[in-house]
Amino acid sequence: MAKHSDTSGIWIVDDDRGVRFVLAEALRDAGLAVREFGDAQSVRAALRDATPALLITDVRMPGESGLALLDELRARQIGPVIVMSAYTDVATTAAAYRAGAVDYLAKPFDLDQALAAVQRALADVPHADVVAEMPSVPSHALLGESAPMREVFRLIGRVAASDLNVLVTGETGTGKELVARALHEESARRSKPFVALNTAAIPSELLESELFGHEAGAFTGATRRVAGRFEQAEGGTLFLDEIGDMPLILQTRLLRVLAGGEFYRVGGRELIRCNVRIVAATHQDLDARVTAGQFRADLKHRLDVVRIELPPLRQRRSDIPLLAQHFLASAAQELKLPPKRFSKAALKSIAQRDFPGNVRELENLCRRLAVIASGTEILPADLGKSAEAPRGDWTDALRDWAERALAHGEADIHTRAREALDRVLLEAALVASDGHRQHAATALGVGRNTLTRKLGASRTRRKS
Ligand SMILES: Nc1ncnc2c1ncn2[C@@H]1O[C@H](COP(=O)(O)OP(=O)(O)OP(=O)(O)O)[C@@H](O)[C@H]1O
Repeated sequence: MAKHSDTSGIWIVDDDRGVRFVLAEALRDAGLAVREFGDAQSVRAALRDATPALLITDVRMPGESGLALLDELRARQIGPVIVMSAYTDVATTAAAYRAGAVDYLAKPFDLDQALAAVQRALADVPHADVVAEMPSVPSHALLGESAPMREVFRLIGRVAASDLNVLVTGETGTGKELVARALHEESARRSKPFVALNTAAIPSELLESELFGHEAGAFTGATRRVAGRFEQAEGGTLFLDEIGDMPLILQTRLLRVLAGGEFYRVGGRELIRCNVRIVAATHQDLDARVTAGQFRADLKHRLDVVRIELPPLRQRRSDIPLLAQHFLASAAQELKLPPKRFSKAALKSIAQRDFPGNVRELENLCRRLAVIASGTEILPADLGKSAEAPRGDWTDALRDWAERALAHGEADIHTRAREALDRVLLEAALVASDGHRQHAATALGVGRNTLTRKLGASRTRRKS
């Protein structure tokens, strides 16, 4: 993004440091790149090797006036320019417009008014010329300042360099995958691949080949040799998400591979040695699953060498403003939308909210706000529109599920949701009518044939 040094953001010129500071902060909060100048001379000096995408200048300053600067910019076809001044007389205003200003802000102005003027002026300016680069926040950065997150950072720092397997636990959407990536990035394996696999999203009959690959002809449809995730991650890190959902038979296979450090592809005879660090994650209580006989204790011991527990967002509310501002700015950048910022009241209200879907839910809320909130400043009323739909009904759970499945790039989301809907309704109706199909069908408002068909379909799929 070096080209930004040529056309470099928004320049603010004012001899009043206070005005400069407040305006610059507001624009930076909105994700814009800003440079500040105390007089026209220093702008002239800067113009030697850069030009502003937008200039906002005061009129009366010690030395040269803002209007003289405006003349120069117009001569060089640099613009647009917004003029601001405490002098609102017709002569000054008219002179500014005559000199080519696109807007005039009478001081004192409120920040929303200034931001709206900036947005208007930027309508034709390429987005990339004004958006602040965010080098300090790579897309996978794990953000947080709260005490629990600092503890997580400390643990990551301590164990990243070792080759120990790590188990990351925490509710859905708390950032388990980001922790896995951070462990990889901070380790000597960072130049090798980081490969993620969501065990719960892959049908159990395909999971083995997904993990270990297969040879041509290993099963119907296997037309060529395919490398599994273990091979893809060679030398690097393999992130196994939702490990608690792994079928027992595959747990046994995985355990053998972890113990021996080698495996066969499905249908293969060649023994393949592997050097992969495993980071596993689960939102379930793995110990409880071991007690219930659903998870192998010996596999748990292998994976759970170091445990990193991610606290839910409600236990680190002080991170919410930071995260929300980050998500709002990156959504605007990614979706090529005009930058927005939160009002203080809106941020406060967000920080008090419960997010059952944790950071992912907060992120989705911010993305929705970036798209649907109408002004440049997000107010508490905007939150109501997009987020305060009464919680606790089943569509919330469905939305959480869909957002999660979409985030993981899962397949056949609609079909799976419909199947789940049918199954739940059918089971509930059959239970309510003591297994009487006709009564269940009537209660659901469907025909008996439909019920029988759906029942059949749901049974067949569950068997597979
Ligand atoms: N501390 C954080 N800083 C920045 N972004 C975060 C943070 N925690 C989570 N996120 C973002 O929230 C979303 C969910 O995070 P992630 O996928 O890592 O959660 P998870 O715990 O693995 O969820 P699941 O259990 O559903 O797989 C991602 O888009 C991620 O980038």
